Formats: sequence, C-alpha cells, structure tokens
Amino acid sequence: MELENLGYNKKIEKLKIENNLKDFEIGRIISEHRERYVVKTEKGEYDAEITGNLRYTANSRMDFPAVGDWVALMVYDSYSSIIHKILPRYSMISRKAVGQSGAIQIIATNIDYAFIVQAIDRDFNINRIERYLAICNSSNIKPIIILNKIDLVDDSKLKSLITSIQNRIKRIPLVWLSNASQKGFEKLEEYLCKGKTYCLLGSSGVGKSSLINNLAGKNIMLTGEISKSITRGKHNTTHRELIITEKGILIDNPGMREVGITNSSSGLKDTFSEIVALSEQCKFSDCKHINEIGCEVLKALDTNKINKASYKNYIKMEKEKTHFELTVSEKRKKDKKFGKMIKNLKKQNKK
Ligand SMILES: Nc1nc2c(ncn2[C@@H]2O[C@H](COP(=O)(O)OP(=O)(O)OP(=O)(O)O)[C@@H](O)[C@H]2O)c(=O)[nH]1
Ligand SMILES: [Zn+2]
Repeated sequence: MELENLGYNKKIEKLKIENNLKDFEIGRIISEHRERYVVKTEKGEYDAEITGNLRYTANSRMDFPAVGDWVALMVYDSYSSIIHKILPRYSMISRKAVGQSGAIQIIATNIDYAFIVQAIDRDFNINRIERYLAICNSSNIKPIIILNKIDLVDDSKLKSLITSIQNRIKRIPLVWLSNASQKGFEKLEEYLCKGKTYCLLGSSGVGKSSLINNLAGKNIMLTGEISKSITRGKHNTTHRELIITEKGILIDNPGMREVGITNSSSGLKDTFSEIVALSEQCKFSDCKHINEIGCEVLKALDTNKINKASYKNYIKMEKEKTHFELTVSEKRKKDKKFGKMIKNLKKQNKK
C-alpha cells in the first residue's frame, strides 16, 4: 500500500519534517476501539497504543488519536507498536458527547469532503441539509449534497425537489442518484479523487452504507474486511471505519448520524452568508433579528429578499449555538473549580 492512497501528501510530509519525526513510521488511524488503535502504514496494519507521555499530558479527548489522524509510530514487532505523536489535524468532525454536557467527542479527522446524503422520501428536509452544511463549514470540510433514491420518484417530482434545494442553497455541488438503479453514479465519480478523504453525513436509512458498498465494490459494509493484522484477530468483528479504495478514502462511522451543532459560528456565517451580511447592518449590534427596530434581516424578509425557511432555520441554529457555548463555558468553570479543590486537598495532605 502506498501512503499516497491513504491520503499522504506534501503537507503531511512537511509536518513530519517540521516535527522531527524522521525516525518514525508515519501511518493513519483507520479504526479505534477503547484506546487501542489500528494504524495503517506503507508496510501493513498495526495494533497500537499511545505512549504514557501522550496519555498523561492529554487535557481532553482532543489530545487522543481519532480515526483519520496521521501519527508517528514506533513499530517494535507485529504485536506491539506505539503512537508517539499525532500530527496536526487540518479538519475535524465532532459532536457533543452523550451525557457529559459540553464535552466534545471527535468522530473523524483530516477529511477533505463530506457527502451530505438525503433520500427523496420521508427524509427530505432542506433545513437538515443546511444544518449539515453549517457543520462542514465550521469543520473545514467541503460539502457535496447527494440526493438518493431517485428511483422512487418520477422526473417531474425529482425536478421540483432539485429546484427547491437550489433555490435555497447556492454554490454547493448537488448530485442526484440511485443506489438501486445506479443512475447518477458517473456524476458522483467526477467528485471522487484518489487519496482524498470523504465522510458521509445523513440520517439513518438514507442509504449511506449502500452508497459505500457501491463505491467500494460490494459488501464491505456487510461483512467488514478481515484484518490482515495478525494480532489475535481482534478487530475482525468491528467493521473498518476508514475504507481505502482506488477512488478515494471513505469514512463510515456510526457516530456520523448524531453530529449536531457544536462551535459552528463560522459554520453559520458561511452557510447563511446573505443573512449574516444583512445582520451586520442592523441598528443594534446585539440584534437578535426577531422583533427589533432597525433590523435589516427583518426588512429583507418582508420584501422577500431572503428565504423565510432559511431565516427560521438560521434563528433556530443560532439559538442552539448560543446554548452550546454556554454549556461549554459552564463546564470549563466547573472543571476549574474541581481542579482547585484537588490542588487544595493535595496541599492539606502534604501538611
Ligand atoms: N429504493 C431505493 N432504496 C435504497 C436506495 N439506497 C438505499 N436504499 C435502501 O434504503 C435502506 C437503508 O439503506 P442503508 O444503506 O442501510 O442506509 P444508511 O444510511 O446506511 O442507514 P444507517 O446505517 O441506519 O445509517 C435499505 O433498505 C436500502 O436497500 C436507493 O437508491 N433506492
Ligand atoms: Zn437584526
């Protein structure tokens, strides 16, 4: 396996040199299971753990490896290898961790493109597309919208769905296709490129797994590939999260379904650029664009210069973002308090 097929390029080569990692193997995390990682390098796949130093200096989940990361690996033998460093990430997709308010969980890193998948049936919802766009825009990932299951509608219905998307969402590639009839795949393949990394975003049932199977050759998602790593055959049962094909690297990750808004300020700005541009001209700088005097957004809404549905979606997501930022800052405060308490306890113990 050439490292280029895994996504290796000059940027990563440069990072390797800058970080003094000449003596290490460079590999990519292709799956993760409870702090054990499978790393793929030019020479093969290795089960790996992180160095104690990485663990003890970690401040949060962000400092642990994630699927998609490039890492510096010291290979001892086929049973043991150690991750010494995570190379800086150029993009990252994350979500709020379940249970712990404010904590962020990384889903995957170093992704170039996201396929935002929607099916033309019950799932069709432009608000949801905008939501995923905001996530892409805040994560440094280029979006491509896929409308799937077009075999289920006639041409005129399809046309009207396409128009309804294009009326609201401009300048983002849109591909319509069917996994069942295979229509539209030539168009999708124009966006695929060897060595680029793609993730799939979309609700359950929209056809993400079917799409991966179609792109990668049948059955990858059904059976999982049996690992070539000889280490105790441990990850035969869990399917691989990074799927390397001739046309690109695909990430399927169960967590993708649950991605929500996190720190999407830049995401909202790029997704609703028209609205945000107007909001900068509002009379009051803290205008919420709901009923304020001198609100340029409301003015544009009255004269149909902006889309009403997009406006509503924007206001809703702006609220969520504010709420999220609040929970994060509260969590930080709590963590600080807790840290102080521990410090004081230690002091007392010494005495
Ligand atoms: N008619 C039709 N059915 C499709 C198409 N693509 C997928 N399906 C069906 O839709 C259902 C869900 O497809 P999956 O590929 O499992 O969807 P998914 O997005 O991976 O779902 P999760 O794994 O739950 O996230 C399956 O029954 C597929 O056979 C399509 O293009 N046309
Ligand atoms: Zn306003």
